Amino acid sequence: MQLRLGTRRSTLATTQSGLVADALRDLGHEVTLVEVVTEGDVTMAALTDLGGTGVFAGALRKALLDGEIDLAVHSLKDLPVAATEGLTIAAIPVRADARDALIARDGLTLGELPVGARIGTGSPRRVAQLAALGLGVETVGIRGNVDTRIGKVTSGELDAVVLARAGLQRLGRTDEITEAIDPLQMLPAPGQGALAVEVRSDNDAVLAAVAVLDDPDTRAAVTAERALLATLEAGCAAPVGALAEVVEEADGSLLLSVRAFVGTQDGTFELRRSTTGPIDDPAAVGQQLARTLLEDGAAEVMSPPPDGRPPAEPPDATSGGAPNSDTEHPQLVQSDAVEQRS
Ligand SMILES: NCc1[nH]cc(CCC(=O)O)c1CC(=O)O
Repeated sequence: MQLRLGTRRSTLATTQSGLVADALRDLGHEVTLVEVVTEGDVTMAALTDLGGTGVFAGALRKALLDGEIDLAVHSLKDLPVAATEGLTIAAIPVRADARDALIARDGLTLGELPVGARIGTGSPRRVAQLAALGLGVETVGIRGNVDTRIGKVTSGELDAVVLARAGLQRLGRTDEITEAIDPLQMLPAPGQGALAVEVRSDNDAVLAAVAVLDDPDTRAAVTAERALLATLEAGCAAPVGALAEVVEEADGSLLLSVRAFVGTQDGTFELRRSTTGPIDDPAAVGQQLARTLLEDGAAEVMSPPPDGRPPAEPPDATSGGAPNSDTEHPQLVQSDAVEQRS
C-alpha cells in the first residue's frame, strides 16, 4: 500500500525513518518520506529548559492525527510515557545496542580520563551516573545534533562526550567510539536504542501493515522500562536509567531482568536496584521495581530540596541498621544502598 512516513529533519531522524521505510518497502509497500518540523528542532534552549517531555514528538503526532501522514518513527526514549489519545505504537522493531558510548580524545576510556576532564552531556541521567562513578570529571551541558557534539571533542573544546551507541551505529559512526559504557557503570535511558512506529488507532490497514515490524522481546523490555519511569512519575529529563533484558532460565523459560538507577546530579546519593519477573507481564515488573525504588527514597533523590541537599535520612535508613538487607526485599538482587558518597 501507499504509506506517508513523517520524519523530523535531523540526520538521525531521517536515517531512522529510512530504516523503517526500507523495511516496509521490502514488504512491498510504497513509502514516501514527509518532513515535519518540530519544536525540539527549532528551539536553541537546553533540552531540560523546555519544561516538558515530548518536544520532538508533538508535531509528528499532530500530523498523524490530522491525517497528513500515515506513520511516524520516533526514538522511543524521546517519547513521553503517557499514551496519546487516538494514537497507537504499532511496532517496536528489534532494538539496537542500548548502551551509552564514550567518544573521547586520544582514544581514552572513562577510566583513563584525567581528573578534571570535561565531558559534554545535556542529560541529567548521564550527569548523575558520571558523578556517581566518582571519577572527578566535570560535566558540561551541551546539545545539538550528533555531529555538533562530536565536533566539540575533535576541536579540543571538550575531552569527551557521551552519546547513545544506537544513534552512532545508525549514522555509521561507531569507529569514533572509544568505550561502549558497561550498563554496570551507566544504565541507558528507558527505551534507548529502540524505535517506535506510531499510527492512528483507527487506521486498521496501516496498523496491520506496520505490526509485522514489531519485535516482542524488545516490546517487553521497553514496556518494563517505561512502566518503571511512569511509576516514578519521571520523564525523559529525569536522572533515571533503566535497562530490561530477556534472559533464558535453565528450564528454557524466559524472564525479564530489569536494572534501574536513580541519583542526584552531584553524585551524593544514588539508588541501584534490580529485579526479575515474568516476560508476559512486563509492565508489572517495571512497576514493582519502581515501587522498590520509591520505598527506598527515589522521589527525594530525583528532586532534592531547593538547597540542593539530598534528604538527611532517606526513608529506608531510619532503623539505623543495614537499610537494604536481604530480608527487606528478598526477591531483589541489590547492589548499593542509598548512600552518602562524600
Ligand atoms: N535525546 C536525543 C536522542 N534520542 C535518541 C537518540 C539516539 C538513538 C536511540 O537512543 O535510539 C538520541 C541521541 C543520543 O542520546 O545520543
